[in-house]
Amino acid sequence: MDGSKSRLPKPSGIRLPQNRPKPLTENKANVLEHRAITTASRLALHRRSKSVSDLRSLMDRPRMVPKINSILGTKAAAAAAATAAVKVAQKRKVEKGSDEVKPKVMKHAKIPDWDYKSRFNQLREKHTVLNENYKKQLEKLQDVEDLETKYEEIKKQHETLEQKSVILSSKNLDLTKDNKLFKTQISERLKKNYETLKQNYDELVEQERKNTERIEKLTAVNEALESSLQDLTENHEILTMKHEKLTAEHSAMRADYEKMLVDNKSLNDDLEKEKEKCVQLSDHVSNLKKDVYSSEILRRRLHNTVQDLKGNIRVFCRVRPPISAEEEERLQCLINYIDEKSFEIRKSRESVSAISGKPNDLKAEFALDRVFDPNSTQNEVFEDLSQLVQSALDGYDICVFAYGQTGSGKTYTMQGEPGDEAGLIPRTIDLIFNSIGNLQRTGWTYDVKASFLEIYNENVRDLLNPTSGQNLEIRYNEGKGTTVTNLIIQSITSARELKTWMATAHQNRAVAATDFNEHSSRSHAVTKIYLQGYNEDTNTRYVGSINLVDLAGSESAKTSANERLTETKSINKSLSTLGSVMLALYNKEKHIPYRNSKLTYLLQSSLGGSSKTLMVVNISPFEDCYMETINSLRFAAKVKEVKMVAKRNKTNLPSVIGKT
Ligand SMILES: Nc1ncnc2c1ncn2[C@@H]1O[C@H](COP(=O)(O)OP(=O)(O)OP(=O)(O)O)[C@@H](O)[C@H]1O
Repeated sequence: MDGSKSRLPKPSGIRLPQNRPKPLTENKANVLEHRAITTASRLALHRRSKSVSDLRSLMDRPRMVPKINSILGTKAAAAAAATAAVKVAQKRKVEKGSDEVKPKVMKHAKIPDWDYKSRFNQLREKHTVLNENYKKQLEKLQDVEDLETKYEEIKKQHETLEQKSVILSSKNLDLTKDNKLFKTQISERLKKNYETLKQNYDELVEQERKNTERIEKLTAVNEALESSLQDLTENHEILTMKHEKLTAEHSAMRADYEKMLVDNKSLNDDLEKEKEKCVQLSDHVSNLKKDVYSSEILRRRLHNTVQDLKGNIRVFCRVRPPISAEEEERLQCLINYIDEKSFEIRKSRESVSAISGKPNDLKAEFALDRVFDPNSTQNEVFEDLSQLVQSALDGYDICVFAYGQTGSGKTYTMQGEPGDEAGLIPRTIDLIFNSIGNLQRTGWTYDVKASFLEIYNENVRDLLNPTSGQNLEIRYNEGKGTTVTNLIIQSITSARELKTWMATAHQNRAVAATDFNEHSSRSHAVTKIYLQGYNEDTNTRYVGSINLVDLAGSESAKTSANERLTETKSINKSLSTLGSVMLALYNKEKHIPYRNSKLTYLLQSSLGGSSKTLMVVNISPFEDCYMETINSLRFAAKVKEVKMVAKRNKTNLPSVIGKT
């Protein structure tokens, strides 16, 4: 609805008075109207000149209404007149615009003035006609009045509608604003909803993609599961069959079990009896153990007495065989093995002295503790040492030297080769762990450790840690014996482990040297095994050790090349000091020159009175080695003469392992 107020058209030609009279009742109005018309008629009659048509024309003009009013003298008359005028005007208007038939007034022949009666009748007819017209007009007027009322009502309705329109306009404005706001909000909300929906849509698309992938995977899994289900079904069938078989077996076993229960009962009875016997036997065993222990003590004592009787420094000689066709070609000394301990050695041909012209006496005879000819096996050489290994387990310090010129077989004797050719060191290791196993049965437990070092050019090097660069110093302490600072002393639990460490040491010795054969023949290699035994039953502890020394070649400086002179001097120094020490011990001198070389200082405990020493002097059989052979044998003979009294390191207190 637009804002312009629509107005209803007012009836044209009607001018309503400003102060409208109060509405009259119908009867009163009729009376008044009738009176007005009558008055008007009278007036017309009175003036004579005025006809009804004049009155009509008078009334037709609204401005004449007040005049009529004044004539009538009452407001009611005026109102009636006005109403009549309005009705007339309306009638005229209607007459103008329509073909409505006007009430017909009878036209009469002119009546003479004196004929009042006719005139009266005529007038009465006219009056009757007019009265009818009047009534009709009244009806029409009533209609008009009704129209007015309707107009008022419509106007009121119009105003009400206008007010409503205004309210509605304002509401419309508010609603427009609200609508705009609502539109904006809705738009934003829709936008947000759209974005959310879009996001949801994207997520759903992504979800769908993932779901598709999952479905594909699940389909694959499902297929795999179906196939495994098939397998499982087959397995299940097999298992069911097995289960049935096992159930049958179980039943059979149950029957056996029942039977065994019965047997078990009788066995339990037997067991009780056996237990009683066991207790008796246990007592017997503990008595036997005591006997074994005392026998063990006796055995050890006897064993070591025998060893003492054999001499605490034993010297063996081993002659190596030629090992190649080339060596077979070389001239060999003639060796006459007189018995197990003595032999003669001479050059193959007699030479004549250039000075005296007499034949040189190139024959020499030596008596040592044992002589091994070239056919002797590694096991035969080890046999005697094995007795000393037992002594080491009984708490003695043992020292084994391999002495001899380069190539005479020292390393072969000490290390040997794998298998039957194994030398003294691997055989010693095996024997130690076998003996430990046997001794465990009589209540002994042993703690075994090992160290590996070499002395080269009067420097000590740890073969388990050759690149450490740490200074290894030899220290001697009267109570603890000899120790080497920073030396690795490795704990060992088995023969195999000890051999592995030995191989590592050998490898490290080889890696450090540019020419291993040269290097090994010019350095002393010392393998030391530390043994600590403990018997819990008797609270007895023994601490022993075995030094296994592969000495450098003993050839003299005269036979060495010039460039090797320094090395040879170092070697000679240690070996000649070894000789001096042996001589001093032989002469029972007060001062023994152990400190004159690293080797003798290191082996002080072993060379001194408290150790059992075995020296294997290796000699080459070749004639060109004769002089070196004789020197070695002379040194061996001197050593053999040294007498020592070995002491056992027995203690009931924990001992310090690691002393050298
Ligand atoms: N009794 C033996 N039976 C068989 N072969 C031996 C025997 N003794 C030594 N040999 C062999 O002789 C060679 C030299 O021996 P070996 O290397 O042990 O001498 P070495 O005295 O240790 O020498 P070096 O001082 O240079 O170390 C080696 O090939 C070794 O296998």
